[in-house]
Amino acid sequence: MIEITGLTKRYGGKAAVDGLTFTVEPGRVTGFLGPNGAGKSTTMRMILGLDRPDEGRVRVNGRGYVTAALPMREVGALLDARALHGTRTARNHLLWLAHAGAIAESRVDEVLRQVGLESVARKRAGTFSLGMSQRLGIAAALLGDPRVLLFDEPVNGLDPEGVKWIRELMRDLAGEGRTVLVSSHLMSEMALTADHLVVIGRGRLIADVGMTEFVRHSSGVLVRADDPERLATALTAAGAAVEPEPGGALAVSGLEAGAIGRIALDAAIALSELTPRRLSLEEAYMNLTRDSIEFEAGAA
Ligand SMILES: Nc1ncnc2c1ncn2[C@@H]1O[C@H](COP(=O)(O)OP(=O)(O)OP(=O)(O)O)[C@@H](O)[C@H]1O
Repeated sequence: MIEITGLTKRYGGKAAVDGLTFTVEPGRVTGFLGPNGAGKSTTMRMILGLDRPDEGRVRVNGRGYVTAALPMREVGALLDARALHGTRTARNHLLWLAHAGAIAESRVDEVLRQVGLESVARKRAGTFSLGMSQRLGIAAALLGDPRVLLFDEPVNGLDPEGVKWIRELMRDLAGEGRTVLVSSHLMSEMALTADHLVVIGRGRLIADVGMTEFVRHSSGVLVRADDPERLATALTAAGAAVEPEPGGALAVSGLEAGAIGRIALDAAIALSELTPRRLSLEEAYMNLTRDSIEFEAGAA
């Protein structure tokens, strides 16, 4: 489990991470989403003790990661797949890490097999494609058989087969009861992988929500009524979320069209439109993060 409380990191005068609080539970894949520059990598570096928070704290399995006696057995991480000595072979790179982390050499061949790099184990890592480097980075993360795993944008540069492989690996790792946090700036990637979503923008928490709930909230009903204000009050009282739309319509989520129709009937409000609509997950995510996009293409 990873517990993050009031985490803040400033560079110059600017907060890259701003009062973040959330928990990453074991046994499920948690997608860590946010637009470019949202603060995902900075948060991951602080979880690993590679950056020091200005405020707040991180606890991994109940304690500060930097205080762990054998950190590679506690947490495995893929931050930057290219961050390795290109002149070492894949196997020697992992052997070197195993020695540094007091991990049995036999694990090296096990993880090479697990990530499908056995046949190139004696090739120099510097000659690897990005996809192969990602696999080697994942092998390094798995080396200590840790209970907690962090992957920063692991599918960048992978072909569809590699993407599918990573997705299945993460699901398997979570299925074994491990804590898995994986960052991405694309909702489409997370839709098939994550059980839970933590969404941030400009360093702040935007949503901490189960995937099923996120999907439920991304669908809604468009309603036009002769008395939208009174209908909005009645629907809100029934537990729906109601947002005004341009032209006097209401966007309603949390209630099915049939239930909305009955509430309108009971309140003697005439409806001129009742249209169920379903946003794609990508659209729902864009709506959530619209206000926190740092760099946006100007309108043509
Ligand atoms: N070492 C640093 N020095 C100064 N600013 C930094 C440093 N590291 C990160 N930042 C700034 O902090 C903010 C958050 O960056 P971070 O890399 O954590 O975002 P991210 O969500 O991982 O983005 P991306 O998806 O682009 O990798 C950005 O505005 C970035 O420019």
